[in-house]
Amino acid sequence: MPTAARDIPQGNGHSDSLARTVSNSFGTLDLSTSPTATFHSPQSSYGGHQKPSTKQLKPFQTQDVKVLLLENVNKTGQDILRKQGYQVEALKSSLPDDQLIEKIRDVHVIGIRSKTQLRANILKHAKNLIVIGCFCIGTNQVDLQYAAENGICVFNSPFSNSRSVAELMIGEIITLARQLGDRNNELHNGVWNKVSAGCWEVRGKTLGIVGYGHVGSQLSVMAESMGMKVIFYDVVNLMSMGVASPVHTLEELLRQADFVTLHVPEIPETMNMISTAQFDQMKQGAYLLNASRGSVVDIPALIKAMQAGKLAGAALDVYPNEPGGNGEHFTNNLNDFTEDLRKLKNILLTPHIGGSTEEAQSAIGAEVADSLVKYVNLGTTSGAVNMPEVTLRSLTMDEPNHVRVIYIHKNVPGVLRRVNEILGDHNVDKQMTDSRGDVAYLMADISSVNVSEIKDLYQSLEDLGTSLYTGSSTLDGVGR
Ligand SMILES: NC(=O)C1=CN([C@@H]2O[C@H](COP(=O)(O)OP(=O)(O)OC[C@H]3O[C@@H](n4cnc5c(N)ncnc54)[C@H](O)[C@@H]3O)[C@@H](O)[C@H]2O)C=CC1
Ligand SMILES: O=C(O)C(=O)COP(=O)(O)O
Repeated sequence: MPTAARDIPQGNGHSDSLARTVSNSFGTLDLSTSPTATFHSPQSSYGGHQKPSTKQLKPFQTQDVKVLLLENVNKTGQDILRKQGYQVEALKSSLPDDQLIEKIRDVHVIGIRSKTQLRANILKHAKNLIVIGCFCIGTNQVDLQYAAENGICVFNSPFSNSRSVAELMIGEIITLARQLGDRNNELHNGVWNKVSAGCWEVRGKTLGIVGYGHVGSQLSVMAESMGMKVIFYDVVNLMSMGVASPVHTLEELLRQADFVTLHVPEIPETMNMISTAQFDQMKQGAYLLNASRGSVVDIPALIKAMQAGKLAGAALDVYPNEPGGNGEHFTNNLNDFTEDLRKLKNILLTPHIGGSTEEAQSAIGAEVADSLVKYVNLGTTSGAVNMPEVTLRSLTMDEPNHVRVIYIHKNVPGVLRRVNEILGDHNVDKQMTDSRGDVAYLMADISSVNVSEIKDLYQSLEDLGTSLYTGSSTLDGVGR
């Protein structure tokens, strides 16, 4: 594929057809038209990283945009992307690193879920990548900083599966309290075992929620409606739902709760946040539920607490290492404690299905795919998790000779002045810039630009060179 600057189409005919292509291809998005888009990353160095060569995206025809979707991204999302005319390859599983590296070399857009790890060792091969869509809530699987420093925008879906996770937790709380998993297994094996010892109502019991965000707060409301007393612990001060009470420390929560449920993100502070010391602080016969990330619980310590009878039950939906796709085995090959875990009584082991409902997956598919389309076609970063959020009213067919410039750059003094000196040769109709840490994002719509001048514009922006971050992208559009 030719570089951005070289591939600028000449003449009105092409621009007309381009504008129509993009305009007509917006399906679920209410965009009257869109600029043609050219993302482009000038060479520069950042923090010693090997800089990817110039990104080569030329969606003057949206058919040029290559999209790789992994981990069975919902059809709703796939359809939105296909409707744009993008080339979409959708796979049901994640990929081993070597295959991922091969595939990621070419694509402009990648969509993943919680399994695929996009760290610097993978992203450094992604020479054309401009955007990552996490079709899930968590973004811990992506090196967000590295992505930003390389001009790669990252989107997720912040709450579309929260309700599904919270409902699963309600189901599991009752299932654990009544030992339903064991009774169900026994009867499937032909064993009648009618017991009441160690089986409880949940009414009047205390639920301790660790992490009172989207999932935790939904769960709070539902648990109270079942007559549970809810306490929660969060590192930020949050409004209580219903009559739930905040506690000041994790230890306070662990000492009071009959059921402890974890809904924190995977960050350094939450790694193994529940380990031997925390199990010791829990009530005798309490239950632990984890649907956050596998690294949050020290699972060998959990196994010991279960074997010692300290805990009456547990539910795990997430594990430090998870299989790449359906049909793969859940054995000690993945985590060396797996066999011991599988032998425990009253433990619910689910294959990371907290967010796996038709409703959640369809909503996530639509939300993330829409974000990707708006970014690829318009440069809009609203909702991005690693970039400043920048948007402008989109160009319309009524605005001829306009170009949208997207310039992601190192947030250092003087860059904007120099960029505006370059843009100032034209009429800057509207402009927005914002920064997030070391990365700044500029969007400008300039008019009275001849198609033939765009190449020089790119070159001038690229020539700012060393003052830019590794990733610097421009998007320009010509609507005639
Ligand atoms: N099992 C599954 O399928 C799913 C798992 N998840 C996981 O659940 C996590 C939570 O999801 P949401 O509620 O949507 O996230 P959220 O971001 O809305 O809430 C997380 C809460 O945890 C709090 N927190 C952070 N560090 C903490 C700490 N050290 N101690 C106590 N609280 C802390 C935050 O302040 C925030 O209020 C996600 O990050 C994701 O990893 C999310 C959806 C589906
Ligand atoms: O949304 C999340 O963070 C989840 O953990 C769900 O992940 P999944 O889409 O099922 O791989």
